[in-house]
Amino acid sequence: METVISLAKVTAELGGRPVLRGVDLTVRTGEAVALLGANGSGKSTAVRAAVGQVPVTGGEAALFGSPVRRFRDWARVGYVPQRSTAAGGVPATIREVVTAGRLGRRRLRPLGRADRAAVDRAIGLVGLADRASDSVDALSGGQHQRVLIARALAGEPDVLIMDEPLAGVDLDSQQVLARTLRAQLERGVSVLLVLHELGPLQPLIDRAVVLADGRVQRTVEHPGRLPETQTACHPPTDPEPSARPTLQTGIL
Ligand SMILES: Nc1ncnc2c1ncn2[C@@H]1O[C@H](COP(=O)(O)OP(=O)(O)OP(=O)(O)O)[C@@H](O)[C@H]1O
Repeated sequence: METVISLAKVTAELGGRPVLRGVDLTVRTGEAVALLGANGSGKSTAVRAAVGQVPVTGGEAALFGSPVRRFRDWARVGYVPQRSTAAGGVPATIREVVTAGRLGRRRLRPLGRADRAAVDRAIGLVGLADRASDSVDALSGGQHQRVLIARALAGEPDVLIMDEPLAGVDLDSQQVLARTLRAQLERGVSVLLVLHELGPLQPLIDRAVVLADGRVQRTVEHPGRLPETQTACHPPTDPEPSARPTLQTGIL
């Protein structure tokens, strides 16, 4: 199985402070990996290092076997950053924003029928087909999030990297995302998600990696197959495990 995303002993600093302190993370073809951890533990920085948006001060970040600093095949990567909006101050419809996600695949050709079909498919997958001609300015926060997910899907990438895709998204939309990701995984797409809780995505996750203070605190293989007590995020010696949050339900 090809290694799609690899962080090997990655360190990174922001504002002069160490934020990643030797993070190891591997996502292989067709795997879904969740990055969990408390606020400020370094999850977003880790995924931003994986896509070359944060410089790595030690160790190595690689995509599809190439060091990120030399990686050029960005059409293979669909990235949904945290808490961004699809509206850049310029009025645009949902279809226009999602079409932008197709540009990397298109190269210098004009948009063809296959491109338009991929855009419509992506909009349909996130349940916004009836709103495709609406301005993104008129959308709620959760609907914005869905547009950004559709934009990433439209490029038919080989890996989807999503930073908190469930944030501000209602339960129905979370289920839509779970179904969408399942279909992508079945096609062999790899998925890396930053999450606060696994929620409806739990059955899809092959590996949950918990960060604490810029380090990997623990890794749980197939968290969906474990009873909740075994995925609890507390040391085994903790006298009151039931009072602590778990991977399944807790805010980590
Ligand atoms: N631009 C920045 N300049 C300085 N420090 C930063 C910057 N961005 C993030 N940090 C710090 O880096 C640490 C890790 O931040 P990061 O956003 O990676 O955490 P996170 O685990 O994704 O948190 P959350 O769950 O709140 O999104 C935090 O202490 C944060 O304050």
